[in-house]
Amino acid sequence: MPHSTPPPAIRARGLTKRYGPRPVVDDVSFELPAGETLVLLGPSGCGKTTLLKMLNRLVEPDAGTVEIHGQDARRQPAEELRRGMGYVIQQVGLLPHYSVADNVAVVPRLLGHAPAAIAARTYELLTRLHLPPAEYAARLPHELSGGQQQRVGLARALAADPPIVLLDEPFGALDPLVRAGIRRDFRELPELQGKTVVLVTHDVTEAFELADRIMLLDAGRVQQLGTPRELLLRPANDFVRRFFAAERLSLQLRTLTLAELQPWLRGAAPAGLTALSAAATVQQALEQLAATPRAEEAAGALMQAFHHALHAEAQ
Ligand SMILES: Nc1ncnc2c1ncn2[C@@H]1O[C@H](COP(=O)(O)OP(=O)(O)OP(=O)(O)O)[C@@H](O)[C@H]1O
Repeated sequence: MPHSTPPPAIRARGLTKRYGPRPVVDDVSFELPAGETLVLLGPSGCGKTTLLKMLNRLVEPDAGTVEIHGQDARRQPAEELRRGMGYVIQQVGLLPHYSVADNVAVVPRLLGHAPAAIAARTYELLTRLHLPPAEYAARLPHELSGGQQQRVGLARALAADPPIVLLDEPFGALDPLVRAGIRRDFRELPELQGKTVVLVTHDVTEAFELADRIMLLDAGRVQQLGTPRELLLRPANDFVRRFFAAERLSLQLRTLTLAELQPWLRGAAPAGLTALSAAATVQQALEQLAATPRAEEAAGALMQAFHHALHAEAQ
């Protein structure tokens, strides 16, 4: 039986916004299938936040359209549209006189969810985000650290189980260690599985860890839209190449998998490598190899295969 493919979760066409003579977002189009994570990446002031806010109509475009699950975003009242999209703003934006639990419950209450269901969901989310409710539910935002406030912001965005989640620098203003920890929790959060996510960051490592696809912007224009691997291995222009130059090797190590090195590892499989999962990245393999006997020899063979793979990819 023929059946039509569902529309993408988000479709943006020709989005443009001006605050002065020059557009800060300039003719941006993309389609994001349901369940994918798109990261908006680029230098400060390149228009990431403005683009994100046009998706939930916190900013109205000067030109272009947004469709959410096939529906023109302008046809719905903005408030209604926003309730269907979780949103974490850059400055967290918790209500200062509401407890942690009440902050998390804001949207489900607006939507008229049953109090018992709201309480259960709040409890579950806080627990998962390492904020044990017995200790944290009754606290006020100023009684939390910056990282804890960001976790509450994330719980609030997910509380009503929206199919789309928009996140603006959700791990910003944290030191790198805390940031990496929150990011790990975030990636593994069951509440996020299957959701369509648009995330703004200027952190290249973060983008590579979280994105299915990355949109790299400069001065409001899309420089390249593709998988992390495409941006890294097939940069569309000099801007893209330069943007990743400083971190190229570490990004390549994180991006290539052992499975992809197989043609070059054959016949010379270093000791210990066979025990590693084929899905592991070269970076993960190197970390695990460090603890094995003959680690140096194994790492050498692995790096050789890695360079061959990169060379072949670039051909
Ligand atoms: N309401 C506004 N009025 C005037 N100019 C604005 C407004 N909002 C944003 N801009 C300007 O538009 C440009 C893009 O801003 P935007 O916040 O979208 O960039 P960004 O890439 O998210 O930056 P950052 O990474 O620093 O948060 C900047 O030059 C900014 O100064």
